[in-house]
Amino acid sequence: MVVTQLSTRLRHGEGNSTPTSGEARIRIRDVTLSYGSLQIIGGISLDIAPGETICVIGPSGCGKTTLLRMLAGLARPTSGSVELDGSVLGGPSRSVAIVFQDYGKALLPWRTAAGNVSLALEARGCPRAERPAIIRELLEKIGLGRHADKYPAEMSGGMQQRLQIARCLAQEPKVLLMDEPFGALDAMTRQALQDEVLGLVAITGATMVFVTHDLEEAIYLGDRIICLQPNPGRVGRVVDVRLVRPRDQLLTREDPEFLRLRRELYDIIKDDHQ
Ligand SMILES: Nc1ncnc2c1ncn2[C@@H]1O[C@H](COP(=O)(O)OP(=O)(O)OP(=O)(O)O)[C@@H](O)[C@H]1O
Repeated sequence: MVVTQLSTRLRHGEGNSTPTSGEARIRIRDVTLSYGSLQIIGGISLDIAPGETICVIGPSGCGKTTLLRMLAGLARPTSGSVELDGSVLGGPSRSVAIVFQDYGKALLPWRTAAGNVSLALEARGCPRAERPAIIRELLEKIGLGRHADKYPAEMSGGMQQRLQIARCLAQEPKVLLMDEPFGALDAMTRQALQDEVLGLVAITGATMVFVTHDLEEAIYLGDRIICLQPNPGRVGRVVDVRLVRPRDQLLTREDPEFLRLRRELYDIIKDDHQ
C-alpha cells in the first residue's frame, strides 16, 4: 500500500526504464561551455528517453560534473541548449534533482532525517498534514525507517547518502542526476545502494543520469554508457547495455555480456588515455 502510494505519486506515466524512440525527456543540443577563454564542454548532443538510465564515464577533468550541472540548470551553456520535455531549461527545476558525492555538505546538520526530507516537501508546497506519511514512506523505502529522528552527524556515510537520495525523491523529480554518489562508500554499502536506486527508479519511472569512475558500476546500472573525452569534453563512444533487468549483484556481474562490456569499456578508456 505504502509503496503503491509512492509509485503512484512519483510515476510520470512512462513506465519503467524502457527507453523509447519517441519524445526525449532530455535533449542536449550542440552544447558548449567555456569559462573565460577555456572551453570545458565542446559540442555535446544527446537525447535521453523517459525512464532511461545513462551512465557517464571519462577521465578526471573531462567535464562530467559540468555536464551534470548543465542538466540541473546550475550552469548555463555558452552555446546550444538543454531541453526538458521540449522546453529549454533556463535554471534549476523541481523536476530535476541532483545527488552529490559530498553528502555531508548536502544535508542540513540541524535537521533530523525526517526534517531533511521534509525540506523538499516544504519547497514543493506539500500540505503540512500530508508530510509525515510521505516522509515515513520514503525513509522506509530507503532503509532509514528506524532513524527518522537521527541527525546527520549521528548517521554513517551510507545512511547520509540514503537520506540525500530520499530527500531528492521527495521532490518527485522526473530526472535524477547522480554525481559519483557512492564514490566514498565501502563496497557492500555501495552495492546495496545501487540496488535501492535501481529499485526506486523502476518504481518511479524517473530518468537517471549517473556519473561514475567505476566501469562496473556503469555497466550494472546503465541502459547506455556515454564515454566522455577531454579537452574539451565531448561524447566519444556510446555503449548500449542490454543486460536484463532487474539486475542482480551476482548473476548480472557473472553474465558473459557483462564481462564483454567491461573489457570493451576498459579498452575505450585505455585508448582515451594514450
Ligand atoms: N567554475 C569553474 N571555473 C573554471 N574552471 C572550472 C570550473 N568548474 C570546473 N572547471 C574546470 O572544468 C574542467 C571539468 O571539470 P569537471 O568537474 O566537470 O570534470 P569531471 O570530469 O567531473 O572531473 P572529476 O572526474 O575529477 O570529478 C576541469 O578542468 C575544471 O578545472
